Amino acid sequence: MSKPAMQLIGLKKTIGKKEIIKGLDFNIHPGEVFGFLGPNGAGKTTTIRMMVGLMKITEGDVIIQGKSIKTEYKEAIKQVGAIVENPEMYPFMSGKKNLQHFARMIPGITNERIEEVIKLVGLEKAINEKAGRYSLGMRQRLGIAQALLHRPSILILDEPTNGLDPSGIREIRHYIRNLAEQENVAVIVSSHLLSEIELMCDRIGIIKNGEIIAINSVHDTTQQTDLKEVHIEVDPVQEAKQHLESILEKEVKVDQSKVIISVLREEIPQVIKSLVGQNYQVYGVQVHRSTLEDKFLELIGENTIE
Ligand SMILES: Nc1ncnc2c1ncn2[C@@H]1O[C@H](COP(=O)(O)OP(=O)(O)OP(=O)(O)O)[C@@H](O)[C@H]1O
Repeated sequence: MSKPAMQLIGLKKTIGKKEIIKGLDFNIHPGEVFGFLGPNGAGKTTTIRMMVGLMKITEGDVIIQGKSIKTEYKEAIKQVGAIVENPEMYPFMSGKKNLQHFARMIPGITNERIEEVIKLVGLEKAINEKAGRYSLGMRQRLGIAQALLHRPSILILDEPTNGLDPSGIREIRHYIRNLAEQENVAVIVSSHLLSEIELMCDRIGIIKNGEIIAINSVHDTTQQTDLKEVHIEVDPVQEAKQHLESILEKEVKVDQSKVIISVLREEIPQVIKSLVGQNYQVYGVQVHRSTLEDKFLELIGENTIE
């Protein structure tokens, strides 16, 4: 596996007596989109602020391309592009003028690089319009272009989908995936809504109360979402449970007069046939989709995350 673009090592933050971040350890790799997911107040912004040197680290470290943000700040931060608060824009200037303005503050940014970042975020058509006329999604993309000017190897976006409509989210998703794939940039996106980031991420780390409680590869978990939760009203229910456990070779739950199983869609007819074949009385079958969202809610142990 490639050398990590960023490493979090026992990262902690204490404010007053409160331990807000309780020791985070994980790596992010070049070309990967990493989702940092958690309910409001979980500690995402605090972690991101430490990653980019905006907040002092209480204990542990953040290593960016081998350089410590604590002891080699200048070298480390060169590798980072970030939008932590709303991107600063001059509304009366065109998108391009905004980029040129920011480029002047960074040594060595050429006009070619400006054109390149405009293409990377798909703003070619609108780049000469005033930024004040941009939609929220376009403003976000201009912010990303700005963060990419100095060719960072890691891009950190705090809640980039916040407030965007579905088409805005789709566009951001498309350009973020492009960046990771074409430029080999490692991207970290934070969010409190799984549905907004699951399609753009390779892995998702779930944070709750300042701790990582799970890191899932989205590709694996998406396969699991093909599993359906099936509720079957059947009599006698306890015997049916035992029968299903023996054929499915896994535990089957019972809820009053129903058994609840988790199977692939194509397995459902077999299961029903088997029950009927064994003379169980089947009164009804309901199929529920088990989504990653359910899994997320289960993991964070709440019914609602907003
Ligand atoms: N300066 C501070 N002093 C005391 N507590 C703080 C301070 N900053 C943040 N916190 C607390 O730390 C916890 C984590 O906050 P943080 O903003 O990092 O969460 P978050 O996951 O980014 O949530 P959100 O999406 O709401 O910003 C919260 O409980 C918050 O109240």
